Amino acid sequence: MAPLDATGGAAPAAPPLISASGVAKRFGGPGGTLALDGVTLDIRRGEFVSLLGPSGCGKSTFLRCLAGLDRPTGGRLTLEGVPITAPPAELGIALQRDALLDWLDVLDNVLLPAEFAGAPRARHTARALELLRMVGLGEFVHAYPRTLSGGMRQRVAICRALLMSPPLLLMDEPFGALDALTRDQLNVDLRKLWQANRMTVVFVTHSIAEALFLSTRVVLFGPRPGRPVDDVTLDLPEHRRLALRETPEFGAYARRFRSQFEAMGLIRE
Ligand SMILES: Nc1ncnc2c1ncn2[C@@H]1O[C@H](COP(=O)(O)OP(=O)(O)OP(=O)(O)O)[C@@H](O)[C@H]1O
Repeated sequence: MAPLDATGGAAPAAPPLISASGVAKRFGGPGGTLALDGVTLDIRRGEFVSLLGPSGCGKSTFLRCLAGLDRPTGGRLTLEGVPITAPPAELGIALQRDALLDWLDVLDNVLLPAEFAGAPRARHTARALELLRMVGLGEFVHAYPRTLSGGMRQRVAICRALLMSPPLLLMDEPFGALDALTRDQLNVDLRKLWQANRMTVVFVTHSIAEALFLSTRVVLFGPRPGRPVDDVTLDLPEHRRLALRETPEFGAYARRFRSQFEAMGLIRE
């Protein structure tokens, strides 16, 4: 039931932060590759939404459109009701390649967004150190990227993306290149960071387990041209430990998505 406001009427639902309506993207002009078609999706503030789907279904393309790095060729895509035509001012972004600058130490890499914003670094140093501590890099603040493992580098990239407390964080397979153990650890770290900061996250992944562990909601895209074919708000505990993956509730969600991958012919046994 909708909550009642002070006058006893139904309180209006908060407008979505992101709204996609019939979004399409065709590369290469008429006759070119239709990557997305008919993407209709609202994302509310504070949600952690994973976009799950087969390779080539347009997940990254949709994320790039959200980031203002690419433009839809059809439909309407808005942030706070305004069409996205350029990268939003307050956006955090993390990609599969961490793009750290090798000549800066860990702390300076994390402080880069402050530098770009022309903000005094002293004002952001405490937050940078706190983020690094939260992801277990408190002793590596003066290390250089070349001396770090892939997982450590990716943690630095995530801290950098979060430095300015962006209300929106877009992540495209940020852990795709990592070994399974490191990926588990980063899932735990990212979930903690989300709980502490409550930013809106849109996270692209191929991994059902990763999507379920991290998210408040999972949107499944079908094969190209991609569009949502399932959309589930998860009823899972707020505080998540890796053992959650062994619970019946988690298993039931995982089966739901796996069977849809099977129905798409993407898993054969
Ligand atoms: N710049 C581009 N020019 C032409 N075609 C493109 C371009 N970018 C993506 N595509 C095509 O659009 C489709 C969707 O690609 P996209 O990278 O968005 O998929 P994805 O779901 O993120 O895949 P993956 O999970 O493998 O990264 C693919 O067929 C791809 O070849």
